[in-house]
Amino acid sequence: MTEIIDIQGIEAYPQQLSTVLTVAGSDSSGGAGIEADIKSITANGGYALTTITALTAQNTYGVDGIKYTDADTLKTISEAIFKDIRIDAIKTGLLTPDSIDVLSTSLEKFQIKVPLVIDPVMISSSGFDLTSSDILESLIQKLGKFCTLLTPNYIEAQNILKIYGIETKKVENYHELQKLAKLISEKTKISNILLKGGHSPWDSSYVTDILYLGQTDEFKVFRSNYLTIPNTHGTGCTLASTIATKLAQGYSLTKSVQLGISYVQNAIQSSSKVTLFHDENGPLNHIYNVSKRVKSFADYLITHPKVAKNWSNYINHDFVSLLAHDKLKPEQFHHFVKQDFKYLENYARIHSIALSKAPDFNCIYGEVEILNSIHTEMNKHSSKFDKTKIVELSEACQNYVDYLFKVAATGSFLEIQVALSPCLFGYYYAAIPFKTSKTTQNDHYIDWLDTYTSDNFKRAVETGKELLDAHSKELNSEQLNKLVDIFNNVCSLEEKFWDEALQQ
Ligand SMILES: Nc1ncnc2c1ncn2[C@@H]1O[C@H](COP(=O)(O)OP(=O)(O)OP(=O)(O)O)[C@@H](O)[C@H]1O
Ligand SMILES: Cc1ncc(CO)c(N)n1
Repeated sequence: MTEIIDIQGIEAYPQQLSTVLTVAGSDSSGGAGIEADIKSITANGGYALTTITALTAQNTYGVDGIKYTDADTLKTISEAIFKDIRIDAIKTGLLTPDSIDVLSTSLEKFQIKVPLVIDPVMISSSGFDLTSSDILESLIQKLGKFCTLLTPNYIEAQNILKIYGIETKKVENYHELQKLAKLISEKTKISNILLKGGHSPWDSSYVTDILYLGQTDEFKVFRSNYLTIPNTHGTGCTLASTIATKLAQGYSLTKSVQLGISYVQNAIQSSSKVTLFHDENGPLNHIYNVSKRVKSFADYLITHPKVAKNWSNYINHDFVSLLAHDKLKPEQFHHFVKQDFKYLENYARIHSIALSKAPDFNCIYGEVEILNSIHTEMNKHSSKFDKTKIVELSEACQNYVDYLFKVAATGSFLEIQVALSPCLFGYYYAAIPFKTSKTTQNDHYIDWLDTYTSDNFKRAVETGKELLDAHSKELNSEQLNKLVDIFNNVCSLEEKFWDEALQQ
């Protein structure tokens, strides 16, 4: 028997990929080195190429063995890459004398003038020496002139300065770190230095990363919360690769560093245990942002563990199945429609507040379209009850509207959109199961179901999802949590709105 299976629904569009070459060692445990680099470059939307300088037998306890790639193999790899593939940025990690020679020769020979991020890897997070001071010296000498950014941690910074006969005393605050960063820049002649504070000894609540920009003699101090999660194996590799990817994509150095730090923080925050026996030095979750991209942000919210229960109670509410099967009492529907009419009036007001905070004209125009469709929906409702009688807001309606106004008063454009979205998405999801299975003969009920299962409404839901996607890029975990809470609260208010109708 032969079965032909059609593959349908190609949803991907061609994208411009920026290429990033990583010259680094492999970490068999997948958390650091080449493995971390490929994951970080990929998760940040780049195309990763590799030159593997060494194979390490490594896990979260440490490095058990190491085998270096020989010079001939490195040369062949380098030629194969540079004579064929466009390289937009380069990142280096664990380097050997041979790999330093081959890379510097290739950069000269192929006239490569792209951003180069050098992570001067010396020891792994678990303390194993991966590189000697001699190699560090040769790296600075031979690759320094190509280097866009050098990213030492505090210990590597001390070792770099030792090369120049400078002993550093223990730093007590970030001003002293700034001095160190500038000194490294002066001594190495590498203009830009990112002195990483993952291991800053003086502060347990903050991580301070210092970017020194030699050309303008400027400092950018990035401060983030110190995360007590022990999964930080490979943070340095992850950060340098992400910065290289962002540079390849055309971001400024400062912005690339900011995005890199934010990516590392989120990857730590979203990590989980993969080891068998202990909790220390585990890997990051490099793909936390990949799943977000595949799913829409709306689906992220809907399926979030905090939200799932309220969302399910809302969209599976009895109100809709009773309506679809003609078991909803007229007074229940009547109460609902009157209150929903009042709700929509306020819903329009909240959209107008969103409009006033819209970040660009597209959003302003989008809001105008939404306001128009709310008007159409209100007209439909008004044919179903006597509009001449004054309607007071019921308790459920008032609570819901109060909450929306509260979010709108101080919230960002995105926060307001998130607060407004359960109403849009939920009615579609709630009504769609009854599109074809409804048994009601009641014209009002049929009209109600038709409205929320129509192609028009489906398109509005899709547009709403796209709008959330467009405005939810690069959120930190605090912002994300806030949005999840808002979405969750509104799902619960929606549920109560229908509860109240059924109590009539
Ligand atoms: N516990 C943490 N909390 C918050 N951010 C962290 C933490 N650990 C590391 N980071 C972030 O990761 C970046 C790089 O980490 P770190 O300074 O440890 O680099 P590294 O020592 O080169 O890394 P590696 O552990 O891979 O050798 C830091 O600058 C910081 O932004
Ligand atoms: C292969 C390799 N490169 C870099 C690091 C630094 O974390 C590591 N642990 N392993």
